[in-house]
Amino acid sequence: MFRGKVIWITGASSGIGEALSKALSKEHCNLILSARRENELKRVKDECDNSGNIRVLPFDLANYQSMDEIVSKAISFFGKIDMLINNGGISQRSLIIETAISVDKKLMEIDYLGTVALSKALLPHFIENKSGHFVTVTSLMGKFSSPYRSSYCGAKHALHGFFDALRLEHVQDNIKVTMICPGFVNTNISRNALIGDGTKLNKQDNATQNGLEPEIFVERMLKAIKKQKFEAYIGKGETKGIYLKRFFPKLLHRVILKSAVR
Ligand SMILES: NC(=O)c1ccc[n+]([C@@H]2O[C@H](COP(=O)([O-])OP(=O)(O)OC[C@H]3O[C@@H](n4cnc5c(N)ncnc54)[C@H](O)[C@@H]3O)[C@@H](O)[C@H]2O)c1
Repeated sequence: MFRGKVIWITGASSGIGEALSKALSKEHCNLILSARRENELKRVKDECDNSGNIRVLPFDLANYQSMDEIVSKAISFFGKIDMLINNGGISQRSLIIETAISVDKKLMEIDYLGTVALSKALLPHFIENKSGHFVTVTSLMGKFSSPYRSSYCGAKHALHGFFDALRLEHVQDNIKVTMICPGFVNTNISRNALIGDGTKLNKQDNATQNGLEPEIFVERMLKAIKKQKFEAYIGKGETKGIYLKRFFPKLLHRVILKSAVR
């Protein structure tokens, strides 16, 4: 499925995006790697197989007003894009009462508006080609919520609203949408998470550290993409929350109250 395709990955400089880049580089496809730090993207590229078929395109998802220019650049590398993997993002760890509204805004700008603006800028290309696949990495926190993550849950839930609509509007254009909802994955996500005053948590939390290794997560993610699943929930026991939310929401509420850690 991936052979010969042009696949654009955001958040490729670390964690899930880095593991994904390395796994896909073995699949004989052409890759475009994006995140903010060019040096880190070049490092990932150099550590990939077939690095001749890889381009780096640094940009900041928070600059969501300038996505047309970024998309034109991306298309110019290989003449087309087949798949955009919207993986870049940040998290948050703080109670609502101690979280500045500027933190909610930042999460919405990076996780929601940046991803939506990039996808909207690429959409005409997919429509013209009568083909394209948007893969968006949200979170189990995009399907149900937990304390200390209100801004993150808001932004990730919103992505489901947007991409479910996109999937419905573009069936006739053969455009696919796959939403990937990770549980805990052992990456830098909690270190980079914002606390209430907008500074970084700078600490690895236990749940994240004990989560799936990015390479294992990515294996499962690629299977879900190949099957063109609408949604995939990938993690350990925490994925049970999806079914509790649907069938026993009050039980889920009690479970999360008991188990939520800061
Ligand atoms: N690790 C987990 O437990 C977990 C759980 C659920 C969802 N996720 C999601 O997985 C995705 C990848 O995160 P990760 O776990 O690999 O974390 P990570 O911090 O290791 O990687 C995040 C990536 O996003 C990029 N990024 C952050 N802000 C950006 C910006 N303003 N502009 C451009 N790029 C930016 C970073 O540079 C990095 O490449 C995120 O969307 C995250 O919300 C992770």
